[in-house]
Amino acid sequence: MARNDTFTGSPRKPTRPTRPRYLPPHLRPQNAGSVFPDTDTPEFTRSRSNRFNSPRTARPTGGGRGRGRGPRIPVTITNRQNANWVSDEKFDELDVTDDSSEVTNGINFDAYEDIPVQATGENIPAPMKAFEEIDLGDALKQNIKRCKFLKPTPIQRHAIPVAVAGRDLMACAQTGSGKTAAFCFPIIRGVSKRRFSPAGRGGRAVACPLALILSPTRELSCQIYEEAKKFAHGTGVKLAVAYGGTPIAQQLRNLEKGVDILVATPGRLVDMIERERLSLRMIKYLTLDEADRMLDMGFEQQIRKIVEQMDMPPPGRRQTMLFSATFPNNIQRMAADFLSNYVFLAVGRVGSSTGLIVQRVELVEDMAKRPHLLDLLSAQWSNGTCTKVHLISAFICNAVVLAVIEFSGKLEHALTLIFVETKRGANELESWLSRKGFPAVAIHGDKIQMEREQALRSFKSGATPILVATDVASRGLDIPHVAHVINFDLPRNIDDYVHRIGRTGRAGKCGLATAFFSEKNMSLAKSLTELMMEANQEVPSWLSQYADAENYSFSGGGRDKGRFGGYDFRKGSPSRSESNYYSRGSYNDHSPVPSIGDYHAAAASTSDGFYNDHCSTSANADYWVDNSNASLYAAGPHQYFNSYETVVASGWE
Ligand SMILES: Nc1ncnc2c1ncn2[C@@H]1O[C@H](COP(=O)(O)OP(=O)(O)OP(=O)(O)O)[C@@H](O)[C@H]1O
Repeated sequence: MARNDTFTGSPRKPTRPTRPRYLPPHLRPQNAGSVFPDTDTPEFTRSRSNRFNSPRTARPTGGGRGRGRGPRIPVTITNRQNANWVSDEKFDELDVTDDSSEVTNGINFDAYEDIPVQATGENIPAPMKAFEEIDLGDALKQNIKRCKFLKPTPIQRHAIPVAVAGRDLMACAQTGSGKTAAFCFPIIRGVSKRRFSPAGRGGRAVACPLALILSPTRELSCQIYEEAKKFAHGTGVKLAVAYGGTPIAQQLRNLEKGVDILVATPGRLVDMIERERLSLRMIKYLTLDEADRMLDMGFEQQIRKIVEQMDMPPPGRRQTMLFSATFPNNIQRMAADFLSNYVFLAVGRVGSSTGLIVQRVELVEDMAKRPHLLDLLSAQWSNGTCTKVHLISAFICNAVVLAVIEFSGKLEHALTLIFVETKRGANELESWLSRKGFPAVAIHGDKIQMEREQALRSFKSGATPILVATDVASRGLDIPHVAHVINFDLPRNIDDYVHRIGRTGRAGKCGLATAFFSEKNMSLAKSLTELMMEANQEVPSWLSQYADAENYSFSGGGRDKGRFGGYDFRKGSPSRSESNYYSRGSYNDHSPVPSIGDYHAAAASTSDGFYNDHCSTSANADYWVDNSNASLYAAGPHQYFNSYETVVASGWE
């Protein structure tokens, strides 16, 4: 069905006659010529020569926060008064989405079996095969069952025993692979065993949680809090969440009721500590989710302040766990300051994307991005990857659409997430899409928190099936049914790209990621090519050419060795190696191990979920080969220069 009929019901101009009809990449015949400009044209040659002259984005400095401090009487809040605390909410009232049931009912978690794992450190506890093997306590085990987590994902299999043994941990695992539960379960178990609480008194009080989980955005903190709450149900463990953009009073009142596990964004946390309403002196468990982000330029100062300059016990007297899908070496080095005798765990390749995501890159000039997007969305529509809810939205505009709902059985709740570079760009694209009949909503750091939450709710529910976002939505958010991530503007570094596309292809599902590559993105050509090759994705020849040109410009710098390696910067030999862990594997491909060099040749395909037969996913092409070669992939401290180009964090929280 044509876009015009679908969304607005109003007559529209036909597609410009000069442009060939758009065919999305996954529908094109294998050797079809590009409908986009030839990269050898003078325009492209000219723009390529200027590609290194573009100004870098200035790094914002960490912002201070206003606070109304008055005299406080420090009093320790305790949970003794809550010793027999029972959750007010019944489990069924908690936000247990049916997504988890889909995961276990419809998704083959066995597909995760062969994912390569690297563990380094001393005396590494053996991985578990089932949740039952570890003493997690009856209530938590019950909750795990209720959430239909029938078996642990690889990161959970390896990280939970390490964490339960009390060891510090630096863990890297691909997006959507279950890291949240991997740190939540041991914390809930540990806290429920330790709960004690010095007596609380009336009046102003200082809350002393036992565990602190820090994350970079408000939305992610809320999500972790909700997830942890489900699993803490009936354990007696009290949780609270603290994040900026909302009045602090209610959050302080919640702290006063007693808190064992606090999930927080750094800014609001510092505010609470400086108001003397919160103390970290009792912290036994510290987790940094999206740890590389938290230690990157935007947050590092604040994190150091929290972890090193307030009253938190030092490494060794607390257990520290760092989690992310990406972990550049320079950040690993920095992170080591926070850890004591830690285990390094890499499940899959550090910084790699999951093979569950089909990645496409389109060469699009900046001026052509909008019409191109419109074509893409229209094609998506006519290909049946729109949502039912989308259709219902469309129906509101146009009664004709109802017929489609009735005869189309394959339409599912597919959502599209579009990333742009700037907040203004997000607003503009949101209104433009809406004007064109595509219901869209935007989220970025300049929106007030209520708007951000509303936008996310509307997107999640499918009421507005397109979300236009800045990087504020790039990390951690677990939104079911995101079938397509479009990088309308590519990010400045490859790690951000990995996190962005990781909003789809989660928990064993397939996803599609389309990137609009323009001349501004030349510096990303090499790392993008490498990433796509590692994930056995089809790399367009023009992109390879740009990547080669980039290599040449950097005097043969070649690949950032180690950038994608599952590599512990301490370079110690793994003390545990499981033969198949160092072999090639992926969530979807159990085929034999290829040799180094032909890793991109083999591709397996699977079809599942949203994209029907187009969802061809491929092997991860891990080629660690063996431990002795690990150093091959070691990066020097400065090789990961891109991390310093990141558009950083002001407004991220
Ligand atoms: N063992 C399990 N069984 C079934 N579902 C699971 C299991 N572990 C996690 N999940 C589900 O998988 C989804 C992704 O998990 P999660 O958000 O923790 O991923 P992540 O690794 O933290 O991703 P990101 O890197 O994007 O932050 C969630 O919906 C979660 O409920």
